[in-house]
Amino acid sequence: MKLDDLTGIVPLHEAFPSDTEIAGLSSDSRTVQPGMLFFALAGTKADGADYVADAAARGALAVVAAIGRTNGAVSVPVIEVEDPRRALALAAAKFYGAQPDTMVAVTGTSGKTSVAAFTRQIWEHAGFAAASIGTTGVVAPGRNEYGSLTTPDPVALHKLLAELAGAGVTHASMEASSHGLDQHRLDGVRLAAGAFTNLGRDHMDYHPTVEEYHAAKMRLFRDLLPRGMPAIVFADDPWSQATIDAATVAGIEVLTVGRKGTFLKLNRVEHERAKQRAEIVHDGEIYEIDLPLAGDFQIANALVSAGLAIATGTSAPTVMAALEKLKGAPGRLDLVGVTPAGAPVYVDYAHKPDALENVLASVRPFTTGRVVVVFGCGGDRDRGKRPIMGEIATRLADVTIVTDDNPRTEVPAEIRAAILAAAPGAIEIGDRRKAIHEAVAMLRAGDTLIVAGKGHEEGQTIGAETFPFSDHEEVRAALKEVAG
Ligand SMILES: CC(=O)N[C@H]1[C@@H](OP(=O)(O)OP(=O)(O)OC[C@H]2O[C@@H](n3ccc(=O)[nH]c3=O)[C@H](O)[C@@H]2O)O[C@H](CO)[C@@H](O)[C@@H]1O[C@H](C)C(=O)N[C@@H](C)C(=O)N[C@H](CCC(=O)O)C(=O)O
Ligand SMILES: Nc1ncnc2c1ncn2[C@@H]1O[C@H](COP(=O)(O)OP(=O)(O)OP(=O)(O)O)[C@@H](O)[C@H]1O
Ligand SMILES: N[C@H](CCC[C@H](N)C(=O)O)C(=O)O
Ligand SMILES: [Mg+2]
Repeated sequence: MKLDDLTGIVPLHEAFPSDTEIAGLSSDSRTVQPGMLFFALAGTKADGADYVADAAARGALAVVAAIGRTNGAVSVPVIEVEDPRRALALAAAKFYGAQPDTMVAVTGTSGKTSVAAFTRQIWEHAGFAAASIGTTGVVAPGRNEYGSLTTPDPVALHKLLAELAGAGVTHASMEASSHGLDQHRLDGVRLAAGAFTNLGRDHMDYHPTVEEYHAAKMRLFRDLLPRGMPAIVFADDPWSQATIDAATVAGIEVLTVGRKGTFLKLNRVEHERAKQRAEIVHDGEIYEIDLPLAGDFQIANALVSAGLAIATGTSAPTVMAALEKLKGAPGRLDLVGVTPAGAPVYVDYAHKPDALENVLASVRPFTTGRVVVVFGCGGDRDRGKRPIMGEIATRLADVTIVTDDNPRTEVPAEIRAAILAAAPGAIEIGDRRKAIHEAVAMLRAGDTLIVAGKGHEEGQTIGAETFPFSDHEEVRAALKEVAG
């Protein structure tokens, strides 16, 4: 790509002719190669401006930085822009070029991974080559890769989108995390629709207030989705109205789904253990759907996904038929097995208050005995949620076992103590393996066990090290033990 292909994003600099070739883009000096543009970004831990010399030493062509940021003394030309993060995202979109034709993004505190996965499955059912991108990685025809960030950084994201488009993928759904939105990671994505699931307490270590957290999510409608495009909004959340208002002000076409929804109206739900029957009205037609998933919240996720698919052109009858075939995203109320007495054991990714509340409430209707929960809270993350989750667990479960979940650099016992302070009667078993084994061993007929917090994760991070660990594997091993 030539420098003048970035007109309007990165201004031309007198040091360069407009046909100067750019070898690539990077915001991490450690990955700079000769001829690349280095974007100096101010971050939470470091400031890219401090790594300009490193980038220059590795052959950076020029540095793109915020106005006045680099303070001279730089051996390569500095191109100043208002907002380097946004410039990086738009430049990455230009540099890599192709994107799947129909792209949608979903935001919300909970349900993003599930909605991204369901939307992909609906499109697959309709016969499209479809992909999903998010917390559990990238899934596309012939491709299933574990990911690290929910919303990848712009360079990785646009490289991926170009690869997907090149491989013939026409439809892609992605998660828009609040970090991703706040850091302009998706600013260059050409979106055909957006969606909102719900808002609860999350990432309070990053966003100063819940209003600012909501505002970060609203960037999806305010700044990213072109005017007049559709936003699917789950209508039954306390933050639904504020979301509808924000999207309406931004000139977005708001389509609501849920009991209070008008685009897809949920009339009635009947629960069974592993499935639920829903009556949904769309455009005057009534559809009776057997959703093969447990949990009230999965109805919400299915409706949001169905809304996205219909709003981007898939016919309603095709979408409704696809709902009957949905598979849960890995580690989302995932039934791993049952004990010899018939007690089911689920692995679930609930690691925030609302998610824990939802998952515990949703197994209660089919639990005739006790609801048992094993969970912990991550270290180096929002400390405020610990007692809140302790309270929720002891209120909604009959047996609460507090254990470790990625203590990272914190003292694990202190994290557990913060949960236990609001969890009278809870049992403390720090070692997660032991906690899972003891929980499975105590199950009787009619009980349900939820192992919450890690879902699809495959490691336990203690200090700076991540040890292989899988809730699925531990549950399977424990079930084998009791089967004996
Ligand atoms: C807090 C946060 O979101 N951090 C993300 C952010 O980093 P940052 O900009 O704050 O980076 P920084 O470490 O302060 O460094 C500043 C700049 O100096 C550069 N640098 C640094 C060192 C060096 O030697 N040379 C150099 O150039 C860095 O590359 C960076 O550009 O931008 C980076 C590139 O996009 C991300 O990798 C990084 O994610 C970290 C690893 C992270 O843990 N993020 C989590 C919290 C996150 O984003 N989570 C969300 C939501 C999860 C969910 O709820 O689903 C997600 O989307 O995954
Ligand atoms: N619509 C929903 N409402 C409330 N809770 C939900 C909903 N969907 C999922 N959950 C709960 O949240 C957990 C995470 O779900 P999912 O991975 O789909 O959400 P997410 O928004 O991608 O979360 P994260 O930001 O952690 O990646 C699930 O395991 C379940 O406990
Ligand atoms: N994307 C989230 C995942 C948290 C999962 C939980 N297992 C934990 O470690 O707190 C984060 O990194 O904050
Ligand atoms: Mg996710």
